[in-house]
Amino acid sequence: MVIIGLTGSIATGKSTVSTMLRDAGMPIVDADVVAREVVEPGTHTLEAIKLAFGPGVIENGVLNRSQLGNIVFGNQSELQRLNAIMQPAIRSVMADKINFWRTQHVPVLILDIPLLFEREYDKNYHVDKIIVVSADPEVQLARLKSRDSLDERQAKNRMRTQMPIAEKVARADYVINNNGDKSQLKAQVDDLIEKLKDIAPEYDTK
Ligand SMILES: CC(C)(COP(=O)(O)OP(=O)(O)OC[C@H]1O[C@@H](n2cnc3c(N)ncnc32)[C@H](O)[C@@H]1O)[C@@H](O)C(=O)NCCC(=O)NCCS
Ligand SMILES: Nc1ncnc2c1ncn2[C@@H]1O[C@H](COP(=O)(O)OP(=O)(O)OP(=O)(O)O)[C@@H](O)[C@H]1O
Repeated sequence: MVIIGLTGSIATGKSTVSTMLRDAGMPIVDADVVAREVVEPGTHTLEAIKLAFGPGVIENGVLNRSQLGNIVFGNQSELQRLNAIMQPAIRSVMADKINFWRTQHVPVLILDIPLLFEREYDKNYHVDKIIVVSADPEVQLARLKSRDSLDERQAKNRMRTQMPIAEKVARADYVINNNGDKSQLKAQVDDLIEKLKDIAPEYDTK
């Protein structure tokens, strides 16, 4: 199984690319989805968050994500506190999902991980190649504000918590430039799929 890490910075377009790869028949393990699963009602991770940040971040047993986001993005020590609770849970579920796909003998698996470099998933998991979805910071800021209804300060605080996109691009095997429209993005993803067929020949026959 060829393992491809898909990353970028916040709102550069990873999920949009991973949806296109899924549509092309590739299984995806998405760390943002896992990060939601591990805080579902009744989980011990949610209980630990309640103990650390107070009952105000839970509403009717459900995590109030925007409230917790407002606490941690812009406050480094609170973010570290959240990371210390969540990262072990995310890692363990990610590993289970990767093992599941291994048992299915799929030729290629995409790991969509926003913090691939920051959390050193590239070193701790076997990742054969890395795709970075890049966008200029002003494009990224505009898309982030619009998608998550954030003001300038909230959006910039979120962007600051991640490694600059230029550093990620420097470490990529494949770079997708997402400054253009979605059809330009799709054309690049189609080209990339052709390249992936070279390193995962069995994928071609599926
Ligand atoms: C703080 C939370 C509740 C805010 O939820 P919200 O629905 O607003 O954002 P969402 O989870 O969709 O994340 C959006 C993006 O924010 C960025 N982001 C999320 N968590 C972090 C973090 N700890 N550090 C830096 N960037 C982060 C990522 O680019 C992610 O794609 C949530 O982001 C969270 O639980 N974060 C901790 C889990 C984590 O590390 N997730 C990243 C998986 S590698
Ligand atoms: N080429 C594009 N043109 C216009 N809008 C786009 C383009 N690519 C992505 N978007 C929009 O920008 C926003 C961010 O994209 P997306 O959610 O795919 O980013 P992401 O990198 O997965 O973000 P996150 O790190 O927060 O998970 C979304 O609203 C998406 O629909």
